[in-house]
Amino acid sequence: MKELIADFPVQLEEALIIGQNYHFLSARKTFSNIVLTGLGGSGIGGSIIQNFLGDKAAIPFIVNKDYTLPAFVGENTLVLVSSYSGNTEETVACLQQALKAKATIVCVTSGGKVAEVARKKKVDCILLPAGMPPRACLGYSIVQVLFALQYHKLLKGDFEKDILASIKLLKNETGAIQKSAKAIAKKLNGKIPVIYTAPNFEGVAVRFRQQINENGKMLAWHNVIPEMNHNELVGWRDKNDNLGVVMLRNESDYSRVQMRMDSNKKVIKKYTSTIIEIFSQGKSYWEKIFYFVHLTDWVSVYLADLHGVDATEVKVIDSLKGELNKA
Ligand SMILES: O=P(O)(O)OC[C@H]1O[C@](O)(CO)[C@@H](O)[C@@H]1O
Repeated sequence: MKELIADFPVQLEEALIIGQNYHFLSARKTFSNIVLTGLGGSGIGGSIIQNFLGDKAAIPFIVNKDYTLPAFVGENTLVLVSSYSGNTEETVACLQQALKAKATIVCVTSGGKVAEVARKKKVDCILLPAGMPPRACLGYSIVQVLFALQYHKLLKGDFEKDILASIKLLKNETGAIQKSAKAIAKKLNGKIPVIYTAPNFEGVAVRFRQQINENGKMLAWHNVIPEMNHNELVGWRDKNDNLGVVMLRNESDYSRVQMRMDSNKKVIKKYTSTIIEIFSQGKSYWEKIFYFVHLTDWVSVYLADLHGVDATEVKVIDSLKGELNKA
């Protein structure tokens, strides 16, 4: 897993080449809505893109992590099917429903049933290099979805320029990122991480939580500010040093969100000795996102080391899939 994380900037470079060389089959049209369907490491890119579009979205962008698509999916929907293996049953079921609904479909996968169905039905399918754990391929999947949105004229601005700047940032900061990830992992070792961030960075907080789960084999939770100021904050009432708070912050966060984070810190400090603030680097949204993703991915594998576990294996998920296959 460490090699794959170390190669993340190279993955982003390769992802740009894959997208630039892909020739879309689907006709451009005016869509009423967009649905990205995908689970875990293949769904989280959708959540991050949903955050990115945020208040700029001209039409609804929905992220679906289930066996069924929303009832509104139809001929005027763009359905983005994201499954690295191409065999995740929930995602395959949604691909079938999208076909039935006559939606425009773009698949992003390395093969499996998704690629097979896409080939048969002659729908767009951007193929990724195979043989890696899906969660290690977030760079590939995010970039291909951005290319699909750009092709269908659903994206403003030059995202490729921002991805190139992100690659440069990650390459320049590699040493510093690993050093600070090690220090953060040491502080979180033996604790339950609690991740807080602003709403437009929730995807990256979820990604961090999922990486702590799958790589570190640990539980963690996340919430966003301001929402958690209306409920969860009240739960900070008893001293609990088993909790380690990580705040993912940006100098560009909305000013009142920044004020809330500073005030929240004062409250939480009374109940746990571990509060870690991480400020993003870079100018564009994508630089900030990829900085956080890369840094927190490193934290998750260092946590695995400290926890004495193999970051790559997910035997419990494999055995669950085995059980479901028998049924
Ligand atoms: O990208 P895929 O192959 O659809 O997998 C989605 C998710 O399912 C898992 O393989 C576990 O079932 C995760 O590791 C992964 O993030």
